[in-house]
Parts: sequence; structure tokens; C-alpha cells
Amino acid sequence: MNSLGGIRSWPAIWRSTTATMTTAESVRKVPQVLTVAGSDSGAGAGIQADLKVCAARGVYCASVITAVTAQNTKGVQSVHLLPPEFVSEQLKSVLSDFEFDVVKTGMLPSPEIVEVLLQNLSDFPIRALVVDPVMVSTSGHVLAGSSILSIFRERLLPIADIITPNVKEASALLGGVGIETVEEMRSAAKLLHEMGPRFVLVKGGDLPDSSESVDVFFDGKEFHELRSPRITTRNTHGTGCTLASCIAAELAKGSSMLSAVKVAKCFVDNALDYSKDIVIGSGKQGPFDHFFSLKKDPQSSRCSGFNPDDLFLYAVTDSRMNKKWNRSVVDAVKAAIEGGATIVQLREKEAETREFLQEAKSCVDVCRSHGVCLLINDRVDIALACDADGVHVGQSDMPVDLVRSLLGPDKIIGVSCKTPEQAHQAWRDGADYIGSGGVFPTNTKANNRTIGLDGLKEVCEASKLPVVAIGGIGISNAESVMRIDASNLKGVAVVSALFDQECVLTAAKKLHTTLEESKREI
Ligand SMILES: Nc1ncnc2c1ncn2[C@@H]1O[C@H](COP(=O)(O)OP(=O)(O)OP(=O)(O)O)[C@@H](O)[C@H]1O
Ligand SMILES: Cc1ncc(CO)c(N)n1
Ligand SMILES: [Mg+2]
Repeated sequence: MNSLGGIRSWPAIWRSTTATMTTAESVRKVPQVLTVAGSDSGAGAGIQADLKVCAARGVYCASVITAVTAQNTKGVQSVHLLPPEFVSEQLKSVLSDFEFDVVKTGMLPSPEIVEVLLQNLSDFPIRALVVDPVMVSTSGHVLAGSSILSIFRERLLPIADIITPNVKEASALLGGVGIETVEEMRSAAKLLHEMGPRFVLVKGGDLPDSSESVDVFFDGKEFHELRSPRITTRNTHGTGCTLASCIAAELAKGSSMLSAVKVAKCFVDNALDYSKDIVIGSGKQGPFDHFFSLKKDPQSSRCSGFNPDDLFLYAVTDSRMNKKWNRSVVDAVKAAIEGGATIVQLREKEAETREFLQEAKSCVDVCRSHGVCLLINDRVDIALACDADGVHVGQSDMPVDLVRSLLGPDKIIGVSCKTPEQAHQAWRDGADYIGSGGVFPTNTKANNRTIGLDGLKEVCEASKLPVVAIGGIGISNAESVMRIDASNLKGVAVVSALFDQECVLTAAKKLHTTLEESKREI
């Protein structure tokens, strides 16, 4: 189910549903995850954690139960495995009915249960598989013994899109190697990657003697260390299940793998911080609150990650237009944002480097003060120097994987794609979104092949990443673009429609209203 080998297009939320519906207006697509895991009677971990995190992230989650544990904040008192045939019944039941975007596995306590999972996944192909190789609870109870190791290594890991072992599980999968440092976590991630998963995240929550909680992400080429200050709390029961299910939920919504992992790490971090002094149960390790965001000021969450909805009204600057209308880049950007632009890209093809850097710095300040992301077209050096939020590259610019290694995990990377193949490559390389077009002919880019609305739709259907349409879009045709019925199409990117106008503010306001109206009609 390694996502690119799957038969179904990605993801189910982005297709018209096949369920019986009366009118197009009555259809609202919901991202869907299936968790295949064990029940925790104390509800801090396992299936119960998976359901909570998916609900908190706005994703529907169905659950296939592999085992029932008698478990509380003191530990695991007893484990009852469900018969493999009954696990299979549950799998058949939901896989034959729902259209899951992502399957996430937790406790798979016997080789026979892994076997029925593998069989059902080959009968009902899915698009992405998140494997949390749960083996031992933090309290030390064995949840899946060494009998599952060979089927994990030989058959489950090779079809996983990502595996998320903690250090003990990574060590067990690698035959008992010691992992006590971040350097050793990196080596482990590399060796685990050789077993076949597309991505590996070795979690460092249980790493001894560390003031930070460090997870190591490996994509087969680059390592990214995801660090957060270690939160002093007893309430860490279920962090692993929560992290993996949050990754699954974000993937189901259309995030790239690195974005999904960053959002998930951040979610765990915020949940632990919010819940650090709550008392539930009398044992050593308590659960935490997955619904913190309903209770606390969202602005106080310490990180947010890339939000694909920011692509709604994407303003791309053009130095010639600003010259023609006699305005500075920063004034143009400010007016666009005040009119409703939700993200800005500086595309200053003719500017001198030093002048461009100065302008970019001023634009970063304006964008930050309005809470809008600023990306730089093509120039990774400028983006680094002005601390922009990211870079947008074309097919002949620096390759996305290289841009990622230069910018690090926290920046946004967009890439222009005309074809489904380019869209697949963008996902593989770790981009956050794609820009697709030119949809219509435009003066801004001469000799640029247009792909039309049909070409845009084809790219959207093939893309796992959120899409912004670009090329010749303005007030008169924005609605036709937004109505192509692809829910990963998040918005339109415009140049002339904002910046080749007498009043940028008015043009942005009008376009924003048009987009809002066409969204309401979908
Ligand atoms: N005290 C903490 N402060 C901040 N982050 C933490 C803390 N403990 C764990 N984490 C984070 O939680 C996530 C899960 O990591 P951990 O290594 O605890 O997984 P696990 O052992 O599989 O979880 P579980 O305890 O549910 O079995 C990781 O992103 C880790 O960095
Ligand atoms: C059922 C279950 N799954 C996973 C874990 C790991 O946290 C646990 N403690 N219990
Ligand atoms: Mg742990």
C-alpha cells in the first residue's frame, strides 16, 4: 500500500464519494482513518487515544480491535487477544464499506493477527499505512512479544509509509542494538529504513538523561531532528499512540509526511503542556487531555505547522507591475494582505540581490505582523537570509529535496507542477503544496503551456498534496476554477489580478469575496 503503488487515487476525501447521495450539494467529504490497535481500559493509549486524537484533528476514525487490555495508570494487569478470525471480520466489515485515506496500526499482538491484517490490506488496497510497532508499554508490560518480529521485519515494514518506533522498539526490530544517544537513533533510523518503509521516525520520549524530547525523522536521504523541551509531567501515557494517529490524521487531510510528523509532534507537545498538572488515576503514569484546543486560547499553542487553507488567496508579486503602478513591493504586499490575501510569494525576477533582500526583509515584517506566511520564489539564499517562511520552486529550479535539506524541516516548500508525475515527485521529495498551471493563458509568463481546467483537475486527482491553481486567474474566471470538484484544490494564486490593478486593496477584496462565494456554492 506503499502509497504510490496503490490502486485507488489519493485520498478518498478528494474524490466524489461513491456512496448513495441525492445531489452534489448534500455531499461533504470527510477524511477517514482506520486504526487497528488494542483497547486500553484506562483510555489513555490504544484505540481510545486514536479515536480522541482523530476527533480533535477533525478526522473520522474507525477502529478494529486486536486485543483488550485491563490497564490503568498503574500498568497493564491483563491482556486478552481477540481471535484472528474475528479481527479479520472487523477488517472486512469496515474496509469493504468505508474509503479510508490512511490505516494506522498499533498493538498487533500475534503473527496470526498481522497475517490477517496483511491479507485484508491486499484485498482492499489503501493509500497510506502508518505503523506504530507497539511492543512494550511504558510501564514495562509486553504488548507484543518477539514472535511478531519476523513478520514485522519481512512483511509489514516493507509496505509501511512510515514506522514510528520508540527507542526500545527500534532496538528490538534491529535485534537488540543499544540506542542511548541521538546519534544512535540516527543510525537506527537508517537501518530500519533499509527494511523497506518509506519514512522512519524514531521517537526519543524515553531517551535517558535528556532535557529535550528529540525524535529523529529519516526520509531515506535526509535526517531531521524534531526537538522540543521535555515537559515534566507524569501524564505521558499514550504519547506514542497519539503521535502515530495524529500523523495518520494529518496525512488523511492531505499533508506531506514531514508536515504531518511536525504537526503531530507539536500536538503531543501542546497536549502534554496543557495537561501537565491534571490528576487522573493514582498510578505513576496518567493520561493527558487530547481536547486541549477546545479549552485554551488557540493562539497560545506553541506551534502550528503549514496550514493548506492558507493557499486560499495566494498573492504573487511582480516587479514590473509595481514599477508600472509606481508602488514599492512592501506597499503592494501590505495592500494585498489587507484586502484578504492569505499567503504571499515574492517573485522578483529582475531585482538586484541586495535590493531584493532589503525588500524581502520589510515584507517579512509586514507579513508576520498580519500572521500571513511569506514565501520567496526560487531564491533559497534570500529566503534563508530574510528568514522567510519558505520557498516556491519551479521544475527547472533547485530540486525540492535539496531545498528541504537547506531550509530544514520547519519551512514551507511549494513546487510548480503541470503533470500528475510531477505532483507525485513533489510529494516524494517532501514539498508541502503544489502550484498547478498555467490554467489559462497569461502575459506574466510567455511561452508557458496552459493545462486548462481539465489538466488542473487531473493534477489535483493525482496529487497527495494540497494544490493552488495558477495562471491567468482573476475575478472573471476564479469561480470556474474553484468549481472543478477537487477538495485538495485550496485556492488560487494570482499576479495581474492584484498587482496590475489601480487599487490592489480593492482588487484583493473583490477576489476574496468571489472566492468565498464560490466556496459556499461547492
Ligand atoms: N515528557 C515529554 N515532553 C515532551 N514530549 C514528549 C515527552 N514524552 C514523550 N514525548 C514525545 O511524545 C512522542 C511519543 O514518544 P515516546 O518515545 O514516549 O513514544 P512511546 O514510548 O511509543 O509512547 P507510549 O508511552 O505511548 O508507549 C514523541 O514525539 C516524544 O518526543
Ligand atoms: C492497548 C495499548 N496500546 C498501546 C500502548 C502503548 O502505549 C498501550 N499502553 N496500550
Ligand atoms: Mg514512552
